[in-house]
Amino acid sequence: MAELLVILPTRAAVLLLFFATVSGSTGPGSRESRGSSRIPSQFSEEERVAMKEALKGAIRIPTVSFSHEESNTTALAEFGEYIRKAFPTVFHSNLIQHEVVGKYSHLLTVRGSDPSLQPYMLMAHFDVVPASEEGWEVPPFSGLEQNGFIHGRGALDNKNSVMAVLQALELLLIRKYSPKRPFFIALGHDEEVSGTKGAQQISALLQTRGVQLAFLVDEGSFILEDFIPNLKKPFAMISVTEKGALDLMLQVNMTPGHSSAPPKETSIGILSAAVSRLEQTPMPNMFGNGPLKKTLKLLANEFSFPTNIILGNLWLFRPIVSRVMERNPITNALVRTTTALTMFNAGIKVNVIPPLAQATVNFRIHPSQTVHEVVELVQNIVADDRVQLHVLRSFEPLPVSPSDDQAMGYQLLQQTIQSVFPEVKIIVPGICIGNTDTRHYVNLTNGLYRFNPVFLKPQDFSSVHGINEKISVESYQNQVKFIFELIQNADTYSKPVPHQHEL
Ligand SMILES: CCCCCCCC/C=C\CCCCCCCC(=O)N[C@@H](CCCCN)C(=O)O
Ligand SMILES: [Zn+2]
Ligand SMILES: [Zn+2]
Repeated sequence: MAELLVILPTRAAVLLLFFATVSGSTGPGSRESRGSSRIPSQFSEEERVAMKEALKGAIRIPTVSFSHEESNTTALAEFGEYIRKAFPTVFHSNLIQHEVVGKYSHLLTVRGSDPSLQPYMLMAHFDVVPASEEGWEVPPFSGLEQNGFIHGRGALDNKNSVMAVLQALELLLIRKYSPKRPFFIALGHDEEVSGTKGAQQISALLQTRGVQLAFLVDEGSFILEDFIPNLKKPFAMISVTEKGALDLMLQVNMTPGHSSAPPKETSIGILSAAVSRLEQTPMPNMFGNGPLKKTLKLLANEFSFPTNIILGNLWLFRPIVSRVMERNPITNALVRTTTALTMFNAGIKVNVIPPLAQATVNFRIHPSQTVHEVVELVQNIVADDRVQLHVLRSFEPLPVSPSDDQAMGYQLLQQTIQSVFPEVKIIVPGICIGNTDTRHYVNLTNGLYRFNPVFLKPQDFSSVHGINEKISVESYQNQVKFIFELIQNADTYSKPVPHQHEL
């Protein structure tokens, strides 16, 4: 009886439900919440062609970030001109204020008719990592369409998002859409080299204006397919946190001399042994901490026996699961701070004992660790005073954003995934193993979500920063549709009625 009482709604809850239903705002998932003025996400053939052509044009502009000091600034400026021409309605709308920040990044402020609604932000970046033509099926900056795919650097990371956001807004404005909820669009020009000139400046500007965001959505995760053996169904992973990072330079100095009478150890030998120890001694497995437990719990039901039982009972099977996850580089990255030896420089001439050897190691820090803890672990593993450690760059893992049924950003993404991709039945919170510009916005919101509404297979993941990056025309059009729906869903969101747990 007591149990029955718990699930019976209180009078107050019944009243709440009633008013919510008659006023047409029962929560994000309901039909009623959509209101009568909703604009259907249907696009003409002409519009579909225009969409893909606009993306191809964007890919053709080589907006490469080479390093913190060097980027193709001519291309970055050209990109600014390009989006103004490609989306004339957006850039001429009196609902929208457009500002160029940090010389090349773009901030669009979209006015809402109900200023009592807290704004949100859609983010993306249009700089790309370098790409030489070697190994590519088509030149990386050609934007060529072949077999239904648009090829080129930035097709997935992340010109697709820049163009999809602007394209969706353009199409909405053409249909006389006027948002209720204000929002921002932030398009960064230096994400690939840290975002300090773009995203960080935009964030500072918004902070001086006293802006607080309900949530933001950036790149960083996808609808994943074939990432987990025996899980054939695709699942959408909305990343609610992001690993930290540490670039550590290890250096050994020795007195140079003639190679005909070498010392017992050279700077190269000492440094090689140190970095080898680092590679051979993985950072501790942190499985069991952070949002991964929830991810696996939600995924558990999708597996057949015995995997469902194992994943559903991590209190018992944690050691097995954590060991299995270590075996694959991607799942390994989810359970620990990773150690990647990425640069090694030493030696000046074949017959000279090298005075200096330097190596750079890129650590991606698990959300349950700190930069300081990782530096201490490195010192203990290297355990050689001749090896100096220099922190080149570092930042802590990002806070975990809410993914419960009161988390507006998460709920809106979930609702929009369900309506645009009805075949995707599984939606889970996750950890972003790469870094995004979201870290520059932690002072503006606790709702930081990373999600690209695009299907991704392991081979597509390898193309990001690799070769033959591409997106299917259909995927891109669905991405536009997704943003088109998301913007409208944000207008009609109201908090779901909380579950009643006690009378
Ligand atoms: C049990 C679940 C299995 C989940 C598998 C996860 C698969 C991972 C899929 C997608 C992750 C994509 C991450 C893409 C975001 C990366 C963006 C990026 O490249 N950022 C750069 C920023 C560099 C900033 C300068 N330091 C980076 O991280 O290097
Ligand atoms: Zn990116
Ligand atoms: Zn990238």
